[in-house]
Amino acid sequence: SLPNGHTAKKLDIVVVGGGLVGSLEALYLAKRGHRVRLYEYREDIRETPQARGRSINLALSIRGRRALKDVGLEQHMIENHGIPMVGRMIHKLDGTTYAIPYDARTNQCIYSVGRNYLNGMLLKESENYENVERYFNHKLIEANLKKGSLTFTKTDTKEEVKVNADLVIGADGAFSAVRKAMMKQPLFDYSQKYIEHGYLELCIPSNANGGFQMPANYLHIWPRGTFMMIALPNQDCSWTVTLFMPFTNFKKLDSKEKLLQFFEKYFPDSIPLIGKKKLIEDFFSGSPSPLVSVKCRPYNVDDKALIIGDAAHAVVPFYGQGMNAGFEDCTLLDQLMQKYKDDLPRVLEEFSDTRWKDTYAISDLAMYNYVEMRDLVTRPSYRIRKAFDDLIFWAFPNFWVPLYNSVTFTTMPYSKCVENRRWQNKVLFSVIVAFMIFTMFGLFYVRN
Ligand SMILES: Cc1cc2nc3c(=O)[nH]c(=O)nc-3n(C[C@H](O)[C@H](O)[C@H](O)COP(=O)(O)OP(=O)(O)OC[C@H]3O[C@@H](n4cnc5c(N)ncnc54)[C@H](O)[C@@H]3O)c2cc1C
Ligand SMILES: COc1ccc2c(c1)CN(c1nc(C(=O)N(C)c3cc(Cl)c(F)cc3C(=O)O)c(Cl)s1)C2
Repeated sequence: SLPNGHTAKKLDIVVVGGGLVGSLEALYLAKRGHRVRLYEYREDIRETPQARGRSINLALSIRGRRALKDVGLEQHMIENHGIPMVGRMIHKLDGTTYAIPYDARTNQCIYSVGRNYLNGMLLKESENYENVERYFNHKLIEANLKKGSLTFTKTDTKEEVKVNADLVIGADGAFSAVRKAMMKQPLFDYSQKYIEHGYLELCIPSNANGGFQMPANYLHIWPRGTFMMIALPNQDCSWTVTLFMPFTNFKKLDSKEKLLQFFEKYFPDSIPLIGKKKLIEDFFSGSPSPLVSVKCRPYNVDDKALIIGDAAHAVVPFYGQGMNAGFEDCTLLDQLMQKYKDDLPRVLEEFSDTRWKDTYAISDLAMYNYVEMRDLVTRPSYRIRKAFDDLIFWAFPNFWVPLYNSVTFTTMPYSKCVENRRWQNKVLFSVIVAFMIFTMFGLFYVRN
């Protein structure tokens, strides 16, 4: 085998899906010297004009940064593109705002990055490897995973293309065709859940002299109980605003007047920022998109196929971890390939056996947040708990890492983050009970 621990055996790998996770995975595999063919349904996003103001963005945190670092792109993304968000900026109904820092102790932050920019960067980087070939406008329609044989149709000419590979990696998103083929395998567990909320993207444009209209280094939230709005900053000083609301509520807003009344009532401070005309245009030009949560396992078929990213674990976005979790899949897969020298049967089996506990955990955490977060940040109990968490975290930083910090600012396995939280809840509960008993005895003693 080669000095750097790579096997002499070079694999012929097909990655289905050239989105964020598929294009990152292609880089990891290329660095290991394998032959990679990346097939993407859509056209090359670097050639499509960026729809103005529709630059959809995402929160990049430590797990995703670690993967970008492995492929040499972290510094570029952090220094040239990502916008640091040091905390949440909560917008109250009366239009006043207050900030809650992510980590007052060490000033850690997360970054807002443009989805298409990041995807384009990953695809561009793959052009530095002559062992990566990119095929756009190719839709996977048939897969015999046991044999590693795939059939694509070219979306422009409709012709069929047959492809064979030693390994097929499905990074084709929440509605994955590779996962669909996997579902025919015996002992394949699968569940999905559409939540009652949909989401719609709006845009807060930059101001007259091209600057930000709101404090730039924050993730802005308008928590309103059963619905909420969230805004992340873009490089062009605009904001991508995402309104999360039950589909039934969206349906009720079926006229300009009703829409404006709704925003006057619930998001008054956002109207001058978005602009009434743009609000009406953007709101009625699209329709709310659904949000699905997918859990499944195992992620492999023998040593022939593997699914990663949203194809393996689509989560609701209420933790900002979907892409970070998919990027973490790629990091862990690479560590296993290094550990077992690309011996696929062992790599894929251990990936499936170990990864599902963590993806199920983050899926449950995101779903819990969905239920809690819309008003969690406004609830006194949340803020008391957070103050308590931050106090103990400050006092014993290596002993008590609050849940949000461990998920977002450490690479602790998601399942371990949840385990910690359970243990912390027990400790907190017993401290409160002890405190109450102590107070009762104290009062009783004083009275007599
Ligand atoms: C509203 C919202 C907000 C979010 N915010 C965040 C955030 O702040 N932070 C975060 O980390 N994550 C966030 N996410 C999650 C994140 O968008 C996903 O986790 C991430 O895009 C998953 O990447 P992926 O490559 O696995 O799948 P996708 O990005 O869906 O890419 C799949 C690719 O496969 C292609 N494809 C699909 N089917 C086929 C086929 N049959 N043949 C060929 N190609 C195919 C698609 O064209 C696509 O390019 C958010 C998601 C939503 C919906
Ligand atoms: C582009 O569309 C979207 C949609 C949702 C999200 C993101 C981008 C990015 N998101 C992040 N969430 C956390 C987090 O840990 N929690 C608990 C939060 C959860 C919610 Cl729902 C929220 F509104 C704030 C926080 C917060 O803490 O700021 C981060 Cl840290 S980043 C959610």
